[in-house]
Amino acid sequence: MTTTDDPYAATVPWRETGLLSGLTSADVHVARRLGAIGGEDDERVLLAAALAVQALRSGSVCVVLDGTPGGDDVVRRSPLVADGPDGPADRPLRWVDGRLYLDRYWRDEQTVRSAMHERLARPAPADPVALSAAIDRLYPSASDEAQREALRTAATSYLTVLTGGPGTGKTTTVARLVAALQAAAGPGLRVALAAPTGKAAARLQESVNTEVAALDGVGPLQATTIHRLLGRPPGTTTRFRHDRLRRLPHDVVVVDESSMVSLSLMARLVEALRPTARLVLVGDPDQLASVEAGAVLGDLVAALPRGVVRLTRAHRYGASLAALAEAIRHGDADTTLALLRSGDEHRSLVEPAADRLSPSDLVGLRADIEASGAALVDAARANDAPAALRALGTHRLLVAHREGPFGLAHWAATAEAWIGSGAGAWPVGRPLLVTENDRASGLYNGDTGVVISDGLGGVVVAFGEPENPRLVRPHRLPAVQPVHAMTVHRGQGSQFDRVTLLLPPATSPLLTRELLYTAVTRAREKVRVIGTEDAVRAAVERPVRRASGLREPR
Ligand SMILES: Nc1ncnc2c1ncn2[C@@H]1O[C@H](COP(=O)(O)OP(=O)(O)OP(=O)(O)O)[C@@H](O)[C@H]1O
Repeated sequence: MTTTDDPYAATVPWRETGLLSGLTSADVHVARRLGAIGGEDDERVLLAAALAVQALRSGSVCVVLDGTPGGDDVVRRSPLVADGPDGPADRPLRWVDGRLYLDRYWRDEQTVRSAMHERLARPAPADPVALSAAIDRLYPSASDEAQREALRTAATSYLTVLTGGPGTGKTTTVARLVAALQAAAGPGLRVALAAPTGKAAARLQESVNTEVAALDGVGPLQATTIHRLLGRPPGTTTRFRHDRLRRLPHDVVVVDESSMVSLSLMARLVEALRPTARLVLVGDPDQLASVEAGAVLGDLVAALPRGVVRLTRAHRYGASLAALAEAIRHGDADTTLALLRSGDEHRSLVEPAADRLSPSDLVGLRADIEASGAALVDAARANDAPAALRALGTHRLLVAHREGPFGLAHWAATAEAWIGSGAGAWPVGRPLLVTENDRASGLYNGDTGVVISDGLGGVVVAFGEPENPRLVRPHRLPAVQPVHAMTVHRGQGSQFDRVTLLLPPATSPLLTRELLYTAVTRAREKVRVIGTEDAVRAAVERPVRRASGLREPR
């Protein structure tokens, strides 16, 4: 059976008339099953239920139902629906202030909401004299007040949300924050560093340890994924080893790249923390949110009365790119276009005449891909892993879609054709993307590497940082694929000297402010956007608003 024959395929419209027509069959199917089990056949309630399921697929935690044909009272009185926070606990759906949830998500939201408020309600004990002394020692020049404030907040609060754009010093601050907490708490402080993906955890560990190596009294720290921190007992898929009954032993838990953490995972994490553990959430809320439902970091930044520290001074980021990122962040399409068109060496806009690209639109992109491809092959042939890994970071083509004329498959093939694929199964100079986590080789989904000559007639694949390459034989690799281009989602958490972003037409639903911001902030030196004015405007002017109740009072 092909996907399109599958009557429950999410993309196939259910052949329905009446209120449920127009929704996808998977959503309608779930709603009809809920109705059959719960004894509800009112189409207006089933429509509301289908909308709640559909909302989850687009990243929202609930659906806001003001004015939809479901009708408030009909939905609230349904045997499928718990009405209000105090409604029965055994219904599949819950209605709270015009928002309709699948009940499980409402419970997760309540868990996160109450955990965060409880954390802020109690001051954390900190010796003020030891703390100030530690901060003065870590920041002798008093130059970055926001970073100092982050240390004070982490010491005196059980919840700290540390945000900022790229290069504003979030990782540096995490390292100093751990040092300050250790200085104030004395030895034996149990610190966990975690991130939503293995790749982000590896990056966090590396940067924090580089930083702590320069500080007195802090040993090397391990970072892990949130899933691994919570622990999965063998053979289970739904429960974690650490939960509200078997709490994590740590005194401090720092989570990096928190914008990628879903509501459900955040709920499991906060449940598993001891009330006296300090939680530090680090991330950039303007980036693309988690693949699963929720935008917890953004919601917390908007809703919390205190505990949030935003770093704004870019230390490793040109003013030119920072201005562009700010214009996008503020939703200012005119300034974004003006900055992109201004002809500065750090930013450019290639504007195709229509939604079809002509060869002249691709001259610069092709030159960059050919140059980085040639540098990869030269370094790879010379068995020079550091140079090959540097070449891998010089340029990256980012796209929004997977399929179609603006999609990953087409552009990866185009780039490969421009470079010319080498001979054999493992052509020397080929850039590779790891697509699964693999403990044995220590490689993570999202890691990138280059096939290089081993100098003895064979090949190895180089991974990691240029200063510290890791070499893996091809037969030891987990699943990999060539990486001549990447989706913006994939690029999250990585940076490149130059980035080319290929925008789809303005009508694409994937064009959002977060997509553009995330792509632009992947560039260290230069960003080139290929897209029409309409596409740029559509992106800047369309922030993703994932519906949730975390910003609301209850
Ligand atoms: N207070 C400071 N004074 C001077 N340099 C700083 C300061 N804080 C950070 N830096 C430098 O700025 C650079 C970026 O810092 P860092 O990697 O911590 O930022 P980040 O926000 O974690 O970036 P990213 O989001 O890209 O991971 C580093 O080279 C760091 O040494």
